[in-house]
Amino acid sequence: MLRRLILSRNNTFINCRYASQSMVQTTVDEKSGIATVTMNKSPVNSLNLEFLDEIKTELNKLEKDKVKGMMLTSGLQKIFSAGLDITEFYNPNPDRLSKFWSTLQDTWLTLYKTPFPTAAIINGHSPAGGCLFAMSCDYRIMVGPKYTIGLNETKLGIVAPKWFIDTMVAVIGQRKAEISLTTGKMYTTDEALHIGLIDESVPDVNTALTQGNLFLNNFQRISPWAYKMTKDITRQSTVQWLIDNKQKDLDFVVTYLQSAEVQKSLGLYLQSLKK
Ligand SMILES: CCCCCCCCCCC/C=C/C(=O)SCCNC(=O)CCNC(=O)[C@H](O)C(C)(C)COP(=O)(O)OP(=O)(O)OC[C@H]1O[C@@H](n2cnc3c(N)ncnc32)[C@H](O)[C@@H]1OP(=O)(O)O
Repeated sequence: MLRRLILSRNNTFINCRYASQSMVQTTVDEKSGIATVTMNKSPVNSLNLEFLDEIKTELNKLEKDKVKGMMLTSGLQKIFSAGLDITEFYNPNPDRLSKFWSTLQDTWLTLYKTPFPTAAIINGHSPAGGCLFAMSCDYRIMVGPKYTIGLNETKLGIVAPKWFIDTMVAVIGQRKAEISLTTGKMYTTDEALHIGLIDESVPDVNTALTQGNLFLNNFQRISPWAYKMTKDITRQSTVQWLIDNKQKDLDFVVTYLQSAEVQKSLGLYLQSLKK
């Protein structure tokens, strides 16, 4: 791992951590202590085992470094994240599939429980797992109007796990989540703002980053302990369910994903993507 100081747009030094061939780049503004984590896995930031592992490792590092906040964004032109890498569960190797799913569980727990405030800068399409990661941040700013966001699992012929569903319910409420999930609806930026799936819609990435910094800087005036306790209490039931049911969730998903019916749906969906 290499480190270097670079000068930011507002002339403060940024501590930049990068590794060769890294899929995740992080800069930390030395003045504000706010980190920007950029997902950079071409072509669509699909979340495979290695990518998830890198994201989890990075979040743990930020916690250790006691950053004051984090913005999660994408380095790709028009995609925040295409969600889980479908090739991890189409014709899967069962051992790798287990490893993949438990890494997803752990990465999500790490992101959902961060002791520092987080903002998703959604600068591109954000289906399924991409939407899950955005919803797991404390605040969402989406660059409009061209992109879409939502949990579209039913469109793939699969079912979003309970903790995906609970995360969405926590953001938009039971009724809207039920409609969104059953229909697999992908919302435009305006629609997402209207139902509360995102908090702000902005015209460009620079404005999104400025607004993200503004949101995170609010917490300079809040006790970190009070922040963390409040977040833990608010998110407790969703987090605790997964902690208590990790193995059950894993066993179920591994079996379910390998069933002939699900494999057939996934094959057709992948084919449609290639077209
Ligand atoms: C009772 C309880 C039961 C619980 C059971 C649980 C079961 C498990 C649940 C699993 C939950 C799943 C969550 C997910 O996240 S699934 C992934 C969903 N994602 C999508 O549907 C997105 C699909 N992609 C797109 O819509 C577009 O690609 C996108 C808008 C993101 C970008 O469009 P663009 O035109 O720019 O790019 P292309 O479509 O040409 O794509 C480029 C190449 O990338 C490949 N691709 C795209 N998305 C994925 C993906 N998610 N995984 C793997 N590969 C992907 C695409 O095929 C192209 O490949 P080629 O270049 O080879 O053609």
